[in-house]
Amino acid sequence: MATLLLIIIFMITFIFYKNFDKKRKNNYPPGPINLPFIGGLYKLKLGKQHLSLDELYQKYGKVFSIKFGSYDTVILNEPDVIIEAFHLNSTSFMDRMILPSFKIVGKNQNIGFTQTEYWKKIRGILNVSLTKSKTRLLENLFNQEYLRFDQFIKKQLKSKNDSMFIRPYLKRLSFNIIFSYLFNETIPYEDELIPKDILDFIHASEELLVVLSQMPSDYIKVLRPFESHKKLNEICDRMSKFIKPKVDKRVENLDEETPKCFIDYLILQIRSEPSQVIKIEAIQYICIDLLVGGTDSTSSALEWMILFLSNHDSLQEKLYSEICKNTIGADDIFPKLIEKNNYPFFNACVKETLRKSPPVPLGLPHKCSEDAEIGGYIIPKGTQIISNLYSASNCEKVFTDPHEFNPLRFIDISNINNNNILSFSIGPRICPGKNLSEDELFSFGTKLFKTFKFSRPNKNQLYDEVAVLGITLEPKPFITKVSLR
Ligand code: HEM
Repeated sequence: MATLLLIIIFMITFIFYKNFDKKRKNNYPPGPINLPFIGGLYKLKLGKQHLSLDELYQKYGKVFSIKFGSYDTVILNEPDVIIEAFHLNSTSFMDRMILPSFKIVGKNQNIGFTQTEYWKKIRGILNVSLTKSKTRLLENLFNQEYLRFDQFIKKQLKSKNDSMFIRPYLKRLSFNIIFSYLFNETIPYEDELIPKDILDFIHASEELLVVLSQMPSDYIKVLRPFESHKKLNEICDRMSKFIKPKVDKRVENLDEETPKCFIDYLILQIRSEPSQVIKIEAIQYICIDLLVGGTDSTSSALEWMILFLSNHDSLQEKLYSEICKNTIGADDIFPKLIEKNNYPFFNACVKETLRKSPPVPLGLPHKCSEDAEIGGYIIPKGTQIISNLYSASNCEKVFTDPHEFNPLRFIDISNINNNNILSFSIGPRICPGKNLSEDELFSFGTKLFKTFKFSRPNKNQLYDEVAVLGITLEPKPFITKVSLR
């Protein structure tokens, strides 16, 4: 028995090194030793995967390889190689790596977890619907939602509750934008007033991201026979139970002449699509894409901005002066989206926040659809590609003192690397919510910092700026002291 075991171990090791050597000779990118079954996953620390990959980047360079379980994976770590792959060679790199759990979530019908012709069609429909609905709805929607948020925070301040964990309220603000954008509905800020079915949907969407990020059988194929996906299926059912009736209602009551929300535009766009490849049924999966993709990412950026500007009080004052200078008059005059260019310092703060703490630090996995060459290395067809946006935007070759929060780096026009911010990725697969999210950050950020001052309860202690990878790249939970300007 022991001999048999030894022979098996020897054979596995032999096959593994044979493959390893063959690839190296073919100019495959370098990387750490991969073990049988788990590959190089032992190198990634849970909750700190971005930091583990950053360490490997420092050791192996801007293009390195590692196996995620059975999947050959290449990690791109600097802006130039990400641009080279996703933008300059986009036809070879636009496909998504579809893992087993992605199929359960997207049912081969959503945006994030589909590819080739279906994805091109659905992404086209999404882009048109976003543009058509956006111009009519956005600014009003932001103003109304901010007002509700503002009233809630002021109520907290009146009840002498000026030190708060602001994350849940920022999440609700961001959720409400997508929710009303999709369905013309919003939820209250008070926990006890939120209807149970919506609360359950929110919890399910948070659980979804956690479960997806911790699904070993996605990569380790030998575990698949033992994986029932019970939890994932249950989460998807809970989400669908909430979304589907809402979509059905909009389909039934649609007034084609006066579409009222994004879903109405989406229905019209799908109906007008001559090939009829996309079915109305796909709308519920698109909604889940947008609600899940659009809530925590944007709220995490706002939360980071509050944290950084509380650690850098003088920058917060500079920001406040810029907003006041541009909105002289009444207290309740707020910047409009078309005036964005009048706020160079504010825009620089947003860019710097997204640079230093990209909310989706490792993007979503792509797949190389044909043999290609990136950064001088050969990447074989079928390889999984991860864009390490965290390392790319904290890269010393591109940004001086990258770990310092310094918005001024984006004001200095002599800095030729100003545009290398890839937090939303790049190429055809670029985040479709980029414009919406940037508008949201401008609209809410300027209003928030005009109305409130954020500070640290303990003046002698700075907030920890090291990020943890939870649902998004989040700060460690912190209490902020809020006062009225
Ligand atoms: C600060 C906010 C946000 C950041 C940093 C962010 C970042 C990203 C990144 C890095 C990707 C992966 C792109 C790739 O595969 O190369 C992505 C994809 C995606 N994002 Fe966002 N996102 C944000 C907000 C939003 C919003 C507001 C929405 C919805 C309205 C959204 C919906 C999506 C969807 C549906 C995808 C999948 C796209 C596809 O596969 O074609 N995101 N996002």
